[in-house]
Amino acid sequence: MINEQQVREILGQLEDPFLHRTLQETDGILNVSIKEEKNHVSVKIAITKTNTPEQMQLQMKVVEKLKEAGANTVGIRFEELSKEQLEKFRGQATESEAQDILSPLSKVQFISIASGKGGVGKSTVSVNLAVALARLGKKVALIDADIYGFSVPDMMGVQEMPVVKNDRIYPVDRLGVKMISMGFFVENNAPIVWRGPMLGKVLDQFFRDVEWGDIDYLLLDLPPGTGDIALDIHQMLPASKEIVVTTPHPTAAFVAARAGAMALQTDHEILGVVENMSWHESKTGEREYVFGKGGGPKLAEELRTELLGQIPLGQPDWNDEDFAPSVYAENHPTGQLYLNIAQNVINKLTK
Ligand SMILES: Nc1ncnc2c1ncn2[C@@H]1O[C@H](COP(=O)(O)OP(=O)(O)OP(=O)(O)O)[C@@H](O)[C@H]1O
Repeated sequence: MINEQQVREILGQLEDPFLHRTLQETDGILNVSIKEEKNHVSVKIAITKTNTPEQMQLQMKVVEKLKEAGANTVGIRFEELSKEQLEKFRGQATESEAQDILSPLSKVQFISIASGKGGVGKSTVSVNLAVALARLGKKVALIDADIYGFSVPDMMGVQEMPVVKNDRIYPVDRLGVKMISMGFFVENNAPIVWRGPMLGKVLDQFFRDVEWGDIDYLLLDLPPGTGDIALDIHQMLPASKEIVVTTPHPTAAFVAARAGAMALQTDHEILGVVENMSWHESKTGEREYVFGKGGGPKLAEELRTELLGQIPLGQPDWNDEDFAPSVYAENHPTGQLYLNIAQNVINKLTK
């Protein structure tokens, strides 16, 4: 007959698969109860991330170890470690853990930018939000993961390729943003690998091989839509906050709601909605609602989140040599709107 003390000792030696610290160190054994007449042990365990393959592996190990020690049957419930507990370990992270942006101990905040369909301005919003966050003094990186069409380098006016040295990829620094496009590393758009487990490996490797340095925010321009590839990418991202971009037409917002639903389904918290192409301002200052009206607020309501901002139609008017075709200058009215959105995002993330 196994007793509670023995169960705690056995489980205490197993590791949280994400933190690589023992369950004893993480205080991850929340509850142990034993039904003596049936020799049944039930335990409640906290780990960094539930509903994952890693949880399954740990589950099998727990059952194996407890049965070896004499339990007849084992019941396990998992829950996630609290934010406070994670924060505590973040303070104790080793240098290599803190630099591994995929480690739960990394301080890097992932922000994914998604849309229900193509052409609504997701990449434009990603680029301008990244630049605005940098203008507000944040250390920002941007990954162009829109594998249907890599547009970020052109939008930012990037001419050069990233440097690869000693198997490390050094991002291009542009307008204060460290930028990498997956398109830099793809020949003929090779779409085959962009599926399922292969995609997971590519993304994982990609995240680890880039020399990010010290960053606060990592923005990801996701593929548009709610198809298989978008879903695959969602599932492979580490804990990420998500911004959904829509145009103001109610039908567009309806399609964007599906992207929001996918974010929630993959456990990504929605940070808010950006409505793009909201209106066209005439020379006399009147607003024309060329693409309809109301989509952004409606979507925000539906996703129970906030409308982070509305961006009107209009081109950035860069005319100097340092040309970034899709980036609004800081003193452009739309540049100011992006600063507001960026401030809004910072406030929400530091709450
Ligand atoms: N507010 C705006 N005013 C005028 N043009 C805009 C605005 N936002 C985006 N555009 C233009 O609309 C086109 C589509 O934008 P963008 O590439 O950002 O969309 P997307 O949603 O990322 O599309 P995809 O995912 O298909 O690449 C681009 O030519 C872009 O310059």
